Amino acid sequence: MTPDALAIDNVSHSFGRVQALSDVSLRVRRGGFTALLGVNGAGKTTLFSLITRLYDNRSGTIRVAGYDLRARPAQALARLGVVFQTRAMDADLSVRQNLAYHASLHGIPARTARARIQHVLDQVDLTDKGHDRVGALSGGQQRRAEIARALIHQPDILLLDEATAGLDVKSRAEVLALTRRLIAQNQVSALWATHILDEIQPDDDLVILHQGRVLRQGRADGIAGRQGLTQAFLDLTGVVT
Ligand SMILES: Nc1ncnc2c1ncn2[C@@H]1O[C@H](COP(=O)(O)OP(=O)(O)OP(=O)(O)O)[C@@H](O)[C@H]1O
Repeated sequence: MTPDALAIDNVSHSFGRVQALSDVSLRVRRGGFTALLGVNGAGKTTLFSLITRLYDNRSGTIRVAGYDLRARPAQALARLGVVFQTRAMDADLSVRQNLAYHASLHGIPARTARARIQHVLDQVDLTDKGHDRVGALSGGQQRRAEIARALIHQPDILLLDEATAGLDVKSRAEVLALTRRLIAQNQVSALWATHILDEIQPDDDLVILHQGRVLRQGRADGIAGRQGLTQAFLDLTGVVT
């Protein structure tokens, strides 16, 4: 059986006395789009920091494409592409220079890298922007360049932490549509962390995280029921985004 793109079981994490995550378990199907919905402080960034090994995971298990993050960190991290909330590209360099740098970090030979760079630029609709300075791109184009960077080593799963933060409505829609298109084309799977209910579609897999706990997990329309997602979210958490 093909392993899930991401399988998290019974993961907890605390910062001193602050319990940021409590016994979190979730799945991202291979080729699936999973929305991780939670208000500020729900624990999304902490979870991403554990998956990317910025923080050491001391309880439970995290598997990326079947590789246990603790037992086989190099293999697990090689299957992971990450789009952080903060910018990961050098604004003074061109998009291509940034991508070449990240390709070399992943040990991709220069010749292979050149073909890959063209491919990922095409994937994110930045075919003609490769020689532009990152700092000269619009906010939405910069986000798409970040996605290209995350795709350069051909990961199984993308983690996107509030990837539309700070973008205008049009750019937000473009970044989300691009991510969904990559999934539809079977290029990758995605865990999409957000606090924006409008970004979730009825047939998405949805995980509702609140105060460090998974409150619900399943298809969004199943969780929404007849009352709709906003009301369901309010009933579950006691807050509205
Ligand atoms: N480095 C830290 N030290 C202490 N507490 C922290 C630290 N990082 C996060 N926390 C706390 O852990 C909890 C989860 O925070 P986290 O940043 O993971 O939530 P989030 O859902 O990503 O929110 P946001 O969208 O604001 O980033 C919060 O109570 C937060 O205050």
